[in-house]
Amino acid sequence: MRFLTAGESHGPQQTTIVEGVPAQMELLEEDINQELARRQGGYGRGRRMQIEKDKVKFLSGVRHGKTTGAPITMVVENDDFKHWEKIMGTEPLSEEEAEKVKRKITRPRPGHADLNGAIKYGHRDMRNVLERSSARETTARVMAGALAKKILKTFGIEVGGQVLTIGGIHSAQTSYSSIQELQEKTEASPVRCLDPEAEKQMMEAIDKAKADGDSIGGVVQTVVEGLPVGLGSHVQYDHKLDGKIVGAVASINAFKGAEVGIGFEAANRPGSQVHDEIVWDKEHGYYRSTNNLGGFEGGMTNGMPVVIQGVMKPIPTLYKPLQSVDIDSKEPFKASIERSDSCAVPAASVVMENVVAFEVAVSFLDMFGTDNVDRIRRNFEEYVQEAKEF
Ligand SMILES: Cc1cc2nc3c(=O)[nH]c(=O)nc-3n(C[C@H](O)[C@H](O)[C@H](O)COP(=O)(O)O)c2cc1C
Ligand SMILES: C=C(O[C@@H]1CC(C(=O)O)=C[C@@H](OP(=O)(O)O)[C@H]1O)C(=O)O
Repeated sequence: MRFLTAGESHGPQQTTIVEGVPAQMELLEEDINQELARRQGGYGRGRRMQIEKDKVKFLSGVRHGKTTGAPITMVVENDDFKHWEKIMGTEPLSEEEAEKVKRKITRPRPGHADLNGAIKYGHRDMRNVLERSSARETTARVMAGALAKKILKTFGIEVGGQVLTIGGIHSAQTSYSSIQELQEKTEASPVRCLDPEAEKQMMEAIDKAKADGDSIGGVVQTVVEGLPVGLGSHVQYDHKLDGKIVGAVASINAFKGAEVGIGFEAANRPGSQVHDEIVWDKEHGYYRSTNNLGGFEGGMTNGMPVVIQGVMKPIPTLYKPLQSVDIDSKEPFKASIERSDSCAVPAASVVMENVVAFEVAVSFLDMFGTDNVDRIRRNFEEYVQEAKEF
């Protein structure tokens, strides 16, 4: 299974094409819309989210509520496009018209893609970079992820997530009794955090950052439960699922890294306090008494929950201006600002769940087949039994 996204932030729509989705799977637009709505929420977002009401439209690959096996095309309209039709037009403009409508950008924001993209592609108007580097694209990635979540759910695999820190404030309550509890409690929290005291402080920190014209980042966690042993493979570097997940997470806008299980903390402990001991019983088969390694050994799942943390830097567009250089005049200036989010960590935690879900679903289908849901189920169930008795 693979996907491509296309679309500009203020263009007409976001488009995602996913190829390799098994046939005969029940799929409704509502399955995708639920994830899109989750991504739009979260405390700290700017005015753009009041304009957009992200709803998917299926354009191919789904018929009467079921997948056909053909590529699935999904689109979400950008409601903001109506304010940008001229600026984002595709027809050529005279120089005079261009001056009037283009809202040319010549002042790069430190921390955004503006300057690097402009130099690389030769754009004197950095809007040509901004439009595609914008995290509006995460709408398209969430469409693919929501489809992946649906595939995983069909086989009893659940994905959840929580915010661990925002602006240096740590959640002191990160454990939960079931993934359903994690899903329900984080859904009820404006910052997707399990700790009510930390939630309050995080919201205050977001308010303060906004009042100061600043922005803040944080750390988010994604968990996947119900996985079989052996997704991914040790036999080739690019089959290692933990590596693919870390790469995918680091590709989310503003994400600067990802860790698996206890991650960087493993450097501080002796091996005896890192590696998860192996046990077996008739009911569960093989499992581990701890899960420090976050469900991975040798690039393969070991049957324990997959646990990944991702770190998001503070948002680059600041109302408190940072020093930069105008690419036309070469004069220094202090950036003047358009609207922006002051913290998108809660929204980004939803994006990360979906990005992880996609990588896991690809490995799942690689292992059990991609054509037909019922055949995949037979392969999966037979293998789960085999692994238990192994
Ligand atoms: C959900 C989400 C919302 C974001 N909102 C903004 C925003 O409003 N303003 C901004 O400058 N950056 C925002 N970003 C971050 C930028 O898109 C990102 O920093 C930029 O594309 C440069 O890429 P890099 O930070 O990965 O190097 C957001 C990121 C995410 C995941
Ligand atoms: C549109 C979304 O996020 C956007 C991501 C973003 C950026 O620079 O990454 C900048 C802002 O866009 P605008 O300049 O239109 O206000 C955010 O609103 C979205 O998440 O759907």
